[in-house]
Amino acid sequence: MQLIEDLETFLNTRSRIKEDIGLVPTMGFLHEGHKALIREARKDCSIVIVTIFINPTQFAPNEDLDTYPRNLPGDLEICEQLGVDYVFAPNSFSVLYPEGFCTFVECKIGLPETNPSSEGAFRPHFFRGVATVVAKLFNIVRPNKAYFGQKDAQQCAVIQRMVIDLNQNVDIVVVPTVREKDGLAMSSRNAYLSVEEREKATILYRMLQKAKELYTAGMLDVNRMKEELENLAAQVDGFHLHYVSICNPKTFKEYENQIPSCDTLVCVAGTLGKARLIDNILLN
Ligand SMILES: Nc1ncnc2c1ncn2[C@@H]1O[C@H](COP(=O)(O)OP(=O)(O)OP(=O)(O)O)[C@@H](O)[C@H]1O
Ligand SMILES: CC(C)(CO)[C@@H](O)C(=O)[O-]
Ligand code: BAL
Repeated sequence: MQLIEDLETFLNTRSRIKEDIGLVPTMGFLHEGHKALIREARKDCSIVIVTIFINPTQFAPNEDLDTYPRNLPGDLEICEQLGVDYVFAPNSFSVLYPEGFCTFVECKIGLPETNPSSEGAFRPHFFRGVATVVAKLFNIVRPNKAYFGQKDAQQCAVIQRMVIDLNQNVDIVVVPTVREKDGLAMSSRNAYLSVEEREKATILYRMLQKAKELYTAGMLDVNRMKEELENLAAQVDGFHLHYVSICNPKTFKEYENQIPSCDTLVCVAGTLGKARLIDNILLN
């Protein structure tokens, strides 16, 4: 496995690769969720490239860019064990954002106009940063396939739309969410949780299970379902619910009245202490 930290070396190396490439973009601090993405890529592709880059353009000034968990030596060990061929981990922000950088990619999926309770609405800067850096990584790496986690459902929808709209020749593979035994979705930011908060963090999964239960019992009223889930969240001291959204998994447009018979995604997000957590479930 080779670690590459600058653009010139990466581009030189890339120009010599003729086999098919699977790309796994990450922000590091790798866990079982990331490992599932890497394993899928390893199964499908001759060459696996993992990128590790904490992308500043997707963080708002009040967010955790400076404190985001990091562990490059640990990440390299995991990549080595999983048979990754190259890790591209730019050693400064300027590798991807040189002075004068001012071109961004903006996708309109799930912006507040169509979904006032979504990641796009709560983190208005976010998908512009994500789409921009992923487009850059696609241009630099030129992968055949790229792997993303279902945990970040709206991110998957944005990237799937972006490759269509910008004619990027990359197959997007969405990998199911990997969970802890008690249902909590694995996430680098789980590292922020205290022991007490960690116990409470199952609330997101419990809300999603409740949604499934209510739907199976015949509840089709969007607002009643939201209310039930919000009531459950309110029982957990210290959990600040940001939203419950019941929407289309591709367009992220919110359903307003009735849950349709297919294409229904329930997304939840909230904070516990310093950790902002998200999760989702497909109802039908
Ligand atoms: N539990 C998980 N199951 C499957 N994929 C995951 C999981 N957690 C993260 N991923 C995916 O791994 C990729 C890299 O994500 P990232 O490095 O931001 O980790 P993260 O755990 O999502 O971090 P954060 O705590 O910032 O949300 C993304 O495509 C993301 O969806
Ligand atoms: C896709 C990504 C690596 C872009 O920075 C990031 O948003 C993530 O880790 O999910
Ligand atoms: N996995 C999403 C990255 C972020 O929240 O910034």
